[in-house]
Amino acid sequence: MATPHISAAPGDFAPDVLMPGDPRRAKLIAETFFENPRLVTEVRGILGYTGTYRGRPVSVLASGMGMPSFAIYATELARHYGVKRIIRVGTIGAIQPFLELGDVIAASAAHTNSAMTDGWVPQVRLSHAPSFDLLRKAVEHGEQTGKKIHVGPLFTSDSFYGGGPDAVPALIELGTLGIDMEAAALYAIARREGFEALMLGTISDKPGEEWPAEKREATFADMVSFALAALA
Ligand SMILES: O=P(O)(O)O[C@H]1O[C@H](CO)[C@@H](O)[C@H]1O
Ligand SMILES: O=c1cc[nH]c(=O)[nH]1
Repeated sequence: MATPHISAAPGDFAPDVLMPGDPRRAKLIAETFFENPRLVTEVRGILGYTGTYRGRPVSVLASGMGMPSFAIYATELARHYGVKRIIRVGTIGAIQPFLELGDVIAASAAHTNSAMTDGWVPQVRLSHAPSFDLLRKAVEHGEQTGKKIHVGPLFTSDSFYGGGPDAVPALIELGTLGIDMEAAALYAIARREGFEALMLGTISDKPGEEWPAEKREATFADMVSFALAALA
């Protein structure tokens, strides 16, 4: 049965789903990597496709931006469509100076200033961490192909434009690689709903340098190859 936010029929999604924020990146991923992609949902312009990759069923569904939007789609995929593994394929703002535009990151943890999971366990601040198996397979893909992947913590921010005390200097000091807006929700919802999760991202901007929207939409091949290898 369709959900309030997804019009796909039961069985329309594969157990493995890639999730970019941007609906047009979802379309490009399906058209570039999938065999026989078909559109399975487009409620609110949030595009979802299912096809195969090297014969295995796989889907892609956009999430929109921010933890609340991501959490809606990830929860509905798990509860209504039986999804077992989700890899977010996002863009990231680098905060460590050694990172370059286009570098691929796997988030070994996601710090956040969101209150989304406050109160899930009274008096406990939860750690938001990936599936070890998916992370290990992504790293192994880098070792086998020679493609670089940085592994470390991200900061999942509730805002794109700041608006409070600047946390970035202390986050840099603590070894945080970059900033996104959904990874902590992915990891938290995965633990609650019982699916495996990994956050992969491509660096789209760093202080003084940024990609335009078209480049952010289209530059994803390395990141998606890591994601598909982790799901193999
Ligand atoms: O490119 P996506 O996957 O949307 O990811 C990043 O880009 C958006 C902000 O521009 C946020 O969603 C952030 O997490
Ligand atoms: O959340 C994000 C994503 C990309 N770049 C940023 O600066 N922030």
